[in-house]
Amino acid sequence: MADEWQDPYDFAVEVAKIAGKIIRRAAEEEIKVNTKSCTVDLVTATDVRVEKIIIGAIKEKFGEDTHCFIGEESAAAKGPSVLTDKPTWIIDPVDGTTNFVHGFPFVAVSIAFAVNKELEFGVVYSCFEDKLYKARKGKGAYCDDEKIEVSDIKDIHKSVVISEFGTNRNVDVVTEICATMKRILLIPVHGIRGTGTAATNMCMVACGAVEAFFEIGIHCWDVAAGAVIVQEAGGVLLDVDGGPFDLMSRRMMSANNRTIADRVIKEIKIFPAERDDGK
Ligand SMILES: O=P(O)(O)O[C@H]1[C@H](O)[C@@H](O)[C@H](O)[C@@H](O)[C@@H]1O
Ligand SMILES: [Mg+2]
Repeated sequence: MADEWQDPYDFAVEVAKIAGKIIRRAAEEEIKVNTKSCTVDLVTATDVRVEKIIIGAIKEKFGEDTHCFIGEESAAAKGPSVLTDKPTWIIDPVDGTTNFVHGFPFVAVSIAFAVNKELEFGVVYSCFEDKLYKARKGKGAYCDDEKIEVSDIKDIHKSVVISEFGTNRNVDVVTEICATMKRILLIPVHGIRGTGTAATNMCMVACGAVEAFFEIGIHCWDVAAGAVIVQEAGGVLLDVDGGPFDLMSRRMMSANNRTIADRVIKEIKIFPAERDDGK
């Protein structure tokens, strides 16, 4: 049987690189910043423009009506992001918008593709580093065409963990996040890191630079592409309570193996986050 999704996969790689070039160029000009859910949840004219370009290119290539889209910048206008069985592109045009605004050089284009509610592939282009991460279900994960694998560390004391503070500034939430970070530091782990983009963080797990990355409050477009990349690199993808990963739950734990994941999970205090699909 012909490989039905190879063409969309190749196209996603092509489009991510084009988008990254646009982002790099936009970073040299004046950046127009607006806010979304709160004063620290930033969006720029580039986020909106790049999403339109990506979706426009996909529609032109594969037809207007055959594919569905969940895109960060068009999501609010559409209401809850419901994943159906139809081929669906899940797009974060600029993952790491705060980084982009401040010139902190970790910004990624994240493009994932799901069919029958299952992720088929993910592409993450870290555009200032010029590194392209990609994975297709069952076919391994790659960075710039080199196969990548998670680290084999099982001893939590020899691990590095990534987490992020996110954009929620509710005092109780911030207190819980800080307390969780403190508990993880005191395990002790070698260190806690964060690139400011969930997509890139997941690629750090996938290529063995860190052992785990978890976050509560991320959205499906932040983690959909990374989810395929981590799993295809041999890692595990879970809910922050250790249960099965749910793309719409806004909770995600990715790790090199179950031992590391379970140890970090022990220290996580879960706080509520409204689901992406409104359920
Ligand atoms: O909004 P962008 O930059 O697409 O996504 C980021 C979130 O805003 C931030 O809260 C989160 O910590 C980060 O991991 C995510 O990529
Ligand atoms: Mg994002």
